[in-house]
Amino acid sequence: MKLQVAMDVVTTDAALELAAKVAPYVDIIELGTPLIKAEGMRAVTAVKAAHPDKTVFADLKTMDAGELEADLAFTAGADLVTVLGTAGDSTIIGAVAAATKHGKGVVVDLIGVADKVTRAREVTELGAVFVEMHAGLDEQAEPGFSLATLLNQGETARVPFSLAGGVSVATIASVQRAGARVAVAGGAIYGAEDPAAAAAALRSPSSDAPGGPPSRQFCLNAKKHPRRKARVLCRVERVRGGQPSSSLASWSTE
Ligand SMILES: O=C(CO)[C@H](O)[C@H](O)COP(=O)(O)O
Repeated sequence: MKLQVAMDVVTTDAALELAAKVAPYVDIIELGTPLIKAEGMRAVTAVKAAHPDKTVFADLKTMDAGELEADLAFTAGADLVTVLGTAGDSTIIGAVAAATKHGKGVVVDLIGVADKVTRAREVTELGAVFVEMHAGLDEQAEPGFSLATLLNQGETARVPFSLAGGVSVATIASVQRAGARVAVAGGAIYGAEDPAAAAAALRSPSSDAPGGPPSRQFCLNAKKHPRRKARVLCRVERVRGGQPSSSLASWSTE
């Protein structure tokens, strides 16, 4: 499982400062929607220039003009952009077209989607690299909010997903057990007194970090997996106590 820091700060300087502290512990650096609204695509370019080895994620939350907005962010240096799951299929298809042109990817954010399982499957068919099972900051503040529903929806959908909704040290193990490809943490990192230490603590010992448990890889060719033509798919299974943990398995192109 990869770790994504969500930088919900509002200046490029603050983002660069935070990214410099946490980069050694994260795989994906997200420019939060407020940052992009405040600073524009220049912030994306600045973060990618400072961290060319990291996946830079522009949380555009696009609702319309999918191809145009995604193209702007990819041209600025983003590797992944978000489109809302509540957007029409044509918006998602447009963003995917821009991603294909740039050799990048689209993540569909399911914030506010009532039936996340069904929409997750639909947008994966449209070409999303993964979906984000997401409870936003306002939803997290509502009485009775619990991450459990999101975890269950991720597990049930059986498509690649990230999970965001106030992920913390207390909950990250459950995110991994649910089979998330990426755990997203914002407030737990940028709100900590020591963001680097907070990111290091979230970097689970069983994640992709060196020192994690042993793994074994299985590959299927296109003949054995006819729905995914012309691609070789591989799955890495982490081995715990001599037994592969299937809930940690994820498919990816080799
Ligand atoms: O996209 C977002 C809000 O819409 C946040 O970046 C996302 O929810 C992660 O932050 P946190 O871990 O604080 O929930």
